Amino acid sequence: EKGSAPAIPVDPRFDIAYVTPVTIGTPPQTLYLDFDTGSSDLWVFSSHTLASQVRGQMIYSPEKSTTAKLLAGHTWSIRYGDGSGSLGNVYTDNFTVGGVTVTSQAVQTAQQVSTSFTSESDIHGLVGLGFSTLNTVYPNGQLTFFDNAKSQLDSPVFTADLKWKKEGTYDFGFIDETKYTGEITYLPVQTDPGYWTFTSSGYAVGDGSFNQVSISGIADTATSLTYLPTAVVTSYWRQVEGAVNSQYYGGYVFPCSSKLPSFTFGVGSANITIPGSYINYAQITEGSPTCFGGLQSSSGLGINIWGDVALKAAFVVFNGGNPPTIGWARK
Ligand SMILES: CC[C@H](C)[C@H](NC(=O)[C@@H](NC[C@H](O)[C@@H](N)CC(C)C)C(C)C)C(=O)N[C@@H](Cc1ccccc1)C(=O)OC
Repeated sequence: EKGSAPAIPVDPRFDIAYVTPVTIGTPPQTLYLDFDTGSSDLWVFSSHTLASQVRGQMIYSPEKSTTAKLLAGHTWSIRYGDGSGSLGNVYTDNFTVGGVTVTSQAVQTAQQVSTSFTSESDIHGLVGLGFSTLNTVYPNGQLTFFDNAKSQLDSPVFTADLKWKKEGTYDFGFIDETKYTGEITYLPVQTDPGYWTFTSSGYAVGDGSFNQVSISGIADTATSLTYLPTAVVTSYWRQVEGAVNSQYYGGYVFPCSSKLPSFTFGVGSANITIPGSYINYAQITEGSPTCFGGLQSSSGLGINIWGDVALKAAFVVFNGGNPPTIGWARK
């Protein structure tokens, strides 16, 4: 079995996130969810979510699904690195994405969500694609959609082909050779504590020399920007006239008229180049001549994150085989 589903940018002006249509229950209820390799909970806005915290999102109503079953006595509560979070109850129900159906997927219904989720009406929940060890359901952790679907997929993989301000795809169970150029370079994955953690072999700024340095970080499809060590980020923004690390804006800002250098990162003996245009993330406010950078320091996070700004420059294979590996190809 294999499937393919679109990854639709939430805001055409800048790629805050990407959502993918899924159906849950019988008869099928359609929601648009944010597929997140940086966490492992599948949670949705629901008929249980506090009305004051719902603002236009589509919701899942288990009481309208003949195949929904309450997972009695189970709750969940999650906190993300950006400080956002949500919590609630758990059902199992039929879950389909791109034609791949899992019949008793744990679907976590939100009772409460934090303000950043309420304010993003185009994101109706998340599908965690990290390792199931990170799942927050208590007392028994639940499996991700990918872990449940793996045995029925032609190959135990999913791929991310995210695009800059355009619709990309998530594929399940197969690798589409038409989506990349050259070879895929596979790297080992550290699965503890449960992210897709890999080590990059270094970086270059623009057409500058390559700096051989190991950078351990996670591939996170639901983090908009890319957060790397301060030394790396400083050497990048030093090349941009007028760039400053603003306490006020919480990161590097620069004149929107700047022509940004590209950023190349090593994957084994190969490399991926992020075009400078991807690193011009957004104006700090509508119409401002000052823009916010898509490459920021990870020093406050305690973890390096290869988020959408990096992922959309590549074709990425999340191989759930034994052992798991992560594959990178140019496109
Ligand atoms: C189970 C919790 C999941 C796995 C959570 N994952 C994350 O926060 C990772 N992914 C973050 C998500 O991709 C987030 N950007 C989704 C959007 C829609 C809110 C970060 C680290 C890149 C996490 O690690 N939370 C930390 C909190 C944290 C993380 C990083 C820095 C600071 C604080 C925690 O609570 O771990 C138990």
